[in-house]
Amino acid sequence: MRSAKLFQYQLPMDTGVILRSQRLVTREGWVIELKQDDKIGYGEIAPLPEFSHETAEQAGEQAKQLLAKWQAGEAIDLDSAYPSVASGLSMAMLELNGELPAEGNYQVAPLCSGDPDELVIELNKMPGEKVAKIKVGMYEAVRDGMVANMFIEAIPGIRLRLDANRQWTPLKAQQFAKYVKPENRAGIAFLEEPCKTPAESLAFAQETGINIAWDETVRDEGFEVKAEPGVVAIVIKPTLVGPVERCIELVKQAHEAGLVAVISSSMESSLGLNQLARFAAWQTPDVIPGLDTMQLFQAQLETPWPECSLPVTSLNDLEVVWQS
Ligand SMILES: O=C(O)CCC(=O)c1ccccc1C(=O)O
Ligand SMILES: [Mg+2]
Repeated sequence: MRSAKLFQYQLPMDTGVILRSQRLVTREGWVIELKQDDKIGYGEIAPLPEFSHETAEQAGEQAKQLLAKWQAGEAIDLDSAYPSVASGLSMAMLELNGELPAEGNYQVAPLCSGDPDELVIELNKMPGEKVAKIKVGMYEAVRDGMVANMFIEAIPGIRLRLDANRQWTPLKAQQFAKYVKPENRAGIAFLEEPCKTPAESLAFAQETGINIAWDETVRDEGFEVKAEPGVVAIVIKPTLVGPVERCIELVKQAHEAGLVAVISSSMESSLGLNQLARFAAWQTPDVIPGLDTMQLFQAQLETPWPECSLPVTSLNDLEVVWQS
């Protein structure tokens, strides 16, 4: 016996969360609940504005159709579903089948979204491997270079992850590199997507000796995981990639190519974020995932995130928009 439910959620965001060109005031999405005999599985479907091509409304409509098929025991082609829907549905099936281990990796790479001095204090208190993520490319490249130097000099052993989100022209990227002292470059674990095109980013890595990682490029049509000079990692955002099986395949291919795979958030609620922490502990046990996005919310959903004091909305308080 199978049954399914679709919940709709809206969670308030912290003020000042900007996605590319728009402010994100409310995070909107769906949670699916699958039940079979005495087993249960959850999955979150939350297209990210400016990143996903589908809207929340389109994803919700498709989710209802696919849940009806699942309930009837019909075949579902996840590869032709929207990535956010394929992601949430496949995660729910994984959990239902007992294949998603319970233990999570909650040791995240702190995201510097405000005052760099506060992050320095936090990192100095952090036990074990010190990893932090800083967005660059939003202000002057020179300032970004100075911020990188400051972190590397203030925190012994730091491994910085920088993310330019394809913002720089080759010239701007060069200006950044020029300001990062040569002896500090090894403190940069990687710089995600420095330039507008992958070819420019590859040239940057080879010219500067600064390692890079693919994030947007992983979702480009025809992307293949391969070892290339200067490339050390790929970032996997399951909500944007699609079926969880595809994410597992990407992790496997990355490891075979000698690359690091980093599981990362697309600003899922605490429910989805917890599942990503579990997925990361399972698939990439030696790597700190990029999941420090709970701080961007004003509320949690159902499953609390460790040490997070934000109020928790329960699934029981949400509207069930569809059930079978
Ligand atoms: O990867 C991380 O550490 C945090 C997540 C993150 O940076 C992000 C979250 C949502 C959308 C885009 C991005 C990004 O990598 O630019
Ligand atoms: Mg990125």
